[in-house]
Amino acid sequence: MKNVEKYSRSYFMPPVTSRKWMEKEYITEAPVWCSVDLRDGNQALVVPLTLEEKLEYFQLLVKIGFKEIEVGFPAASETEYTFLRTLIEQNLIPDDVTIQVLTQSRDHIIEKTFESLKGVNKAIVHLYNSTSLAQRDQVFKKSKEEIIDIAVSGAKLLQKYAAATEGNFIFQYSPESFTGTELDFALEICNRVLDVWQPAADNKVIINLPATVSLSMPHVYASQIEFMSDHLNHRENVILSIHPHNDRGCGVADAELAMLAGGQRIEGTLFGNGERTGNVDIVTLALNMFSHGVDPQLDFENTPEIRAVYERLTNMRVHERHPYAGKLVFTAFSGSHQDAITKGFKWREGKESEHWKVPYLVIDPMDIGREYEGDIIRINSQSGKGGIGYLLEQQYSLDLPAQMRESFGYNVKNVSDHLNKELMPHEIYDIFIDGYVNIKTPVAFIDYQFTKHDDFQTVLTICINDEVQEITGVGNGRLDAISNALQTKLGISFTDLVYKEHAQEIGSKSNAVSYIGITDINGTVNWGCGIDADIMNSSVKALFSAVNNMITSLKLPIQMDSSLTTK
Ligand SMILES: CC(=O)SCCNC(=O)CCNC(=O)[C@H](O)C(C)(C)COP(=O)(O)OP(=O)(O)OC[C@H]1O[C@@H](n2cnc3c(N)ncnc32)[C@H](O)[C@@H]1OP(=O)(O)O
Ligand SMILES: CC(C)C(=O)C(=O)O
Ligand SMILES: [Mg+2]
Repeated sequence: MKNVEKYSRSYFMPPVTSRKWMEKEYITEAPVWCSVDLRDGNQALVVPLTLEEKLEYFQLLVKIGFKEIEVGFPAASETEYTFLRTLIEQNLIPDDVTIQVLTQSRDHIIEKTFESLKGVNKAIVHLYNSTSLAQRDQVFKKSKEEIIDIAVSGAKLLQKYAAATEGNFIFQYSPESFTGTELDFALEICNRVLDVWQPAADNKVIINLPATVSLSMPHVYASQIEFMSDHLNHRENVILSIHPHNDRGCGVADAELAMLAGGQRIEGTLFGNGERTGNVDIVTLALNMFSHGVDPQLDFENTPEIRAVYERLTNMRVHERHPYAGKLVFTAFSGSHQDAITKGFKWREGKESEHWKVPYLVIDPMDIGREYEGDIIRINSQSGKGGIGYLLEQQYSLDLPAQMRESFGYNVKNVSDHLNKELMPHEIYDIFIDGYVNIKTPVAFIDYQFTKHDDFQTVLTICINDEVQEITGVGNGRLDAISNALQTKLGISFTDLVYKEHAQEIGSKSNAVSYIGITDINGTVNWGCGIDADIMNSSVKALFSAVNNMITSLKLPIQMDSSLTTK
């Protein structure tokens, strides 16, 4: 590409790296989750949330189970200020939830922040200033020591205003733009703030290391976090927090590796909303843990509802391919995937206590409020017999014989291919009913009678071209007698009867369903299905359907035997 020479890596590796995080295989327990939806998400919306919308969003976050929620930057705007006051004055903050507010390191802003917190029971006050080389040079035009002064003076101001305000306050410091900061400097500024705050076991402090702009691959961020975790003063009394953004599409990977590297707390948003490409997506992070059998301590058992509220309030859309929450992420269109999933479901029957291992489905969609119907198997021209058969079975209680599934599968595929569209379950059902069930042309079944001596003898009443006829046949069984009557009297021939039957329960109705396959003179199997309250009738109707399909596909002239009697 043109202009590539314009760019170079602008992050810093730690002076020493131990990469202990590489030895760890997975995350063993949930971090402390802090939602920053109401700040980061809100400040990045085209139209920021109204007071009422913020209240509804706050309640959603509480319901999901967040115990720490950043409610905004109260000194920044009237809405944010009023929102915080409303939460406090209307007593809307549950006892087990700590709210968090953000402030720059400036006296009047800190003062206003504490003013907005009056009457709060407990709050995290989050102080930040930018520390990166780029911001020091271009924005603040200050030396390292002057930047440290901003942080240290802010840290002292937090102590001063906290002492003068009733309530319990937890302090948090972020070296904003950490990922563009030399690591020894990031460490120094955090330690200088910690030395002011003197954290203790009963007064822990949060150090938050944001990937304000993500600049490196995730393993670099992990090494940066590990370096800080290993070298921070008062480490045992510091809660190490991480705050990834998604500029390189690595927000989740950054967070996961950073947790292995010592991160104990995550700041992020639902569905990764937030500035530019967004913050780290907490839904994905939490459900990634869940898929490893680790309880994320957040309730995403109804993701469709959470997604709906989120979309309505933010006016943003959760992408169809979004992990776990996207509309299409559990859906298999392609034949081999559908086949494997349906076999996986069958395999699990009776083994529900075993760990989830269904191919292609990372977790059981039902666990997060998704539905099998309409969510998992959808049919288009890429689909195969497995998925199509599965849909008929699940939604219409029609369990086709394996060979018939194949033939019907190709039939459905062709229809979808020619229409160039997805087929809904009811359309697939209609194709099945129209093509295979109780087919009456050219030969309609009307009635039968049997007598049994050594063999079965039948007198079969049929109708061809509006003419009702009686024909007779003999066979080992009833169906055999009917089959022989049709072949000898209509001048057609077929072999190898494939037969299957089952009961069909739909609502309060119960029917018998029979499937019959007959092989014609070219070796092709022709299929038919009969559905009737009576099992013998369903078998006979299935045979007539198969025979009719064979006559139609071979364009056979029906030769009436001279011995036919007209009724
Ligand atoms: C990565 C993040 O998400 S950071 C958080 C971003 N969120 C927000 O900024 C919330 C919305 N912000 C606002 O509404 C406004 O910025 C306010 C009300 C907070 C402050 O507004 P203003 O006083 O008009 O100033 P503004 O934000 O432009 O600040 C610029 C000045 O503050 C200084 N400054 C910026 N950030 C900080 C900081 N964290 N600590 C101390 N000083 C800071 C700048 O160096 C600049 O100084 P200068 O006047 O000497 O040039
Ligand atoms: C305020 C800080 C923590 C922030 O949001 C960021 O750096 O992304
Ligand atoms: Mg941020």
